[in-house]
Formats: sequence, C-alpha cells, structure tokens
Amino acid sequence: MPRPNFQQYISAHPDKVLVLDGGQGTELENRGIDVANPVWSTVPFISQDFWSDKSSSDRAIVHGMFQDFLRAGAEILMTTTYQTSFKSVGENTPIKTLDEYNTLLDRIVQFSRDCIGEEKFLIGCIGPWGAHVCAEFNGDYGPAPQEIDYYGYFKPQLDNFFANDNLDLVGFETIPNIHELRAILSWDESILSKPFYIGLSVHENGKLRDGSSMHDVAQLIRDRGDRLNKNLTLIGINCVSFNHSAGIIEEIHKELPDMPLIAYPNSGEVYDTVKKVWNPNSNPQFTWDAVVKRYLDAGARIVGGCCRTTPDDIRQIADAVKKYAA
Ligand SMILES: [Zn+2]
Repeated sequence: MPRPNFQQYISAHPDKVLVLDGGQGTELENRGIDVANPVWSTVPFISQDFWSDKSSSDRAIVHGMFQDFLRAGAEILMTTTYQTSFKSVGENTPIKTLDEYNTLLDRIVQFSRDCIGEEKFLIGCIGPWGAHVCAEFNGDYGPAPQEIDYYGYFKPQLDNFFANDNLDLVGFETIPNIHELRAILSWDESILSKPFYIGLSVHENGKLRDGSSMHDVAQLIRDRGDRLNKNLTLIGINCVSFNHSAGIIEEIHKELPDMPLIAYPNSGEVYDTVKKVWNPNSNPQFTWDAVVKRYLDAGARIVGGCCRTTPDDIRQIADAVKKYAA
C-alpha cells in the first residue's frame, strides 16, 4: 500500500493542507448525466452496461471528471456515493439484496480507485439520513428525531466502507440534525474502525440546519471526553453558503481549537431564492483566495468544494493552498 494511514499522515504533517475534489453530483450533471433520480449521482452505476461495456459513455464521463479534478490539483477525492444508502438503493433501483448492494459498493469504490490511482487518498462518501427524505438543508427530521434508528439506516454502508482497504477515510456529509450527530458520535471504534470525518450542514446564520448552535455541537464532542471515537479525524462543513463558510469555520475553530477541520462549501455563486437561479458572486470580499486563507488560519486541513464547484474552482483552491499553507 503506497498510502499511509490517513490519521497518522495528518498528525505527522501538521503544516500540510490537502486539496479535495469538487461537487461530483453537479459535475456529473454538467457533463450530461441525468441525475434527477432518488439515488442521484449513483445513477450511472446502477446500469449493468456501466460494468459490462468498457466503452460506455457514462464510464468515460465519470473517469473524465476524476481526471479533471486531479489535473486541477485534488489530492484527496470522493466516491460518488452520497445517495447510495441501502434504503435508497433498495427502494429505488433493481438492487434489492445485501449481497447485490455490497457488490455495487465494491465496484464503485474499485472503479474510483482505478480512476485516481494508488497514490491519492480516497474518501468513501456517505450522505445523511435526511438525504433520503430531502431534509439535509432544513434539518427537519420529523416529530421524534431522537428516536430514529440511525444505526440501522447506515449499517450496510458502514459495514462495507469500513472494511474496504481502498478507502482511506469515510466522510459523513451534510449532517443537519444534532440527534443524528449524537448518534454518529456514539459509535465506537468497533463500528467506525478507520479514520472518518463529519461534515455539518450549516445555515447562513451559523446554526446547524435544525437550529442547534456550533457551541451545542462542540459541547457534544467535548462531552464524549475519553469516549470520543479515536478515528474521528476531522470535523467541518460542506455544502454551506460560500460567503458564510469562513465565518462558520472560524466559529468551529474557536469552539474546538485542537480539532483538524474540513471545509468544502458550495460554489461562490449566490442563490436567488425568489427567481430560483444562481447568480455569480460579485462581492470582492469573497474569492477562493480570500476564503481559503481564512480557512487555513482557522485550522482547516482539507479544503475543497461541494455542489456546483468545478475543476476550475479546485484549481483556484489549489493555488490558494500553495500560497498560504505554511
Ligand atoms: Zn453539496
């Protein structure tokens, strides 16, 4: 294995900041894959042709996306498995059994590894419970979020990813609800048995989407004390507003000064909620250069982009990381 253990790597290279890839789901859409489906960016992998026909056009598109992110400077990349929970796949595709599901995940991970080569780090990406009911941006987990069986929901994907040596890190992404966060933090090293991170889904006002403050979030982590899972390697934010992201990272850093952070917001575009269109960000205070500098000053160790970020964004991030990382 040419790659070191990810957590050891992070602590042995305290000045290293890794450039992550960009928003894969939206990038696959930009490149012509129709992801309007409950399993979203998992769609290309569901077709048997993807695996049997080496010249399939979807195969070339996914491969091309990884190559472009690598060329832009990405050093750590993600599998496109955000909507690939056993429940989502089982309810919305012909894949029904655990055996078939494990074959699907094994194939996606191996394909992603083959695309990026043995040297780069690979993250197994896991969307939140809310992703299967479209609640990751409002945090509304119904009347009894504390009673949801989060472990039952995640278990098939966890069992697969934590046993797969092709994955260096597992990422829980876009977590919007404090009960879900508490559940993840309660799973010990026998379940989350390799390095993992948690990306929070945070509102522009700096609160978790369910209204919890970053202080509440940090308190949950501090309260774990010695029982905090040793494999928790980073915490941070993903798919949050670009313009608000640096302030949120700074707030988390104030609360958890020793914790390595991860930041990958949306693109710098600003969503017009009335016209329902994305407009370019014309505020000169917020460029990748300026925002990445603030992330790094606040302890970020992995920086990249989420939805609507492209290889061009990743290139700008890589340039800023080169400029500001010590
Ligand atoms: Zn996103």
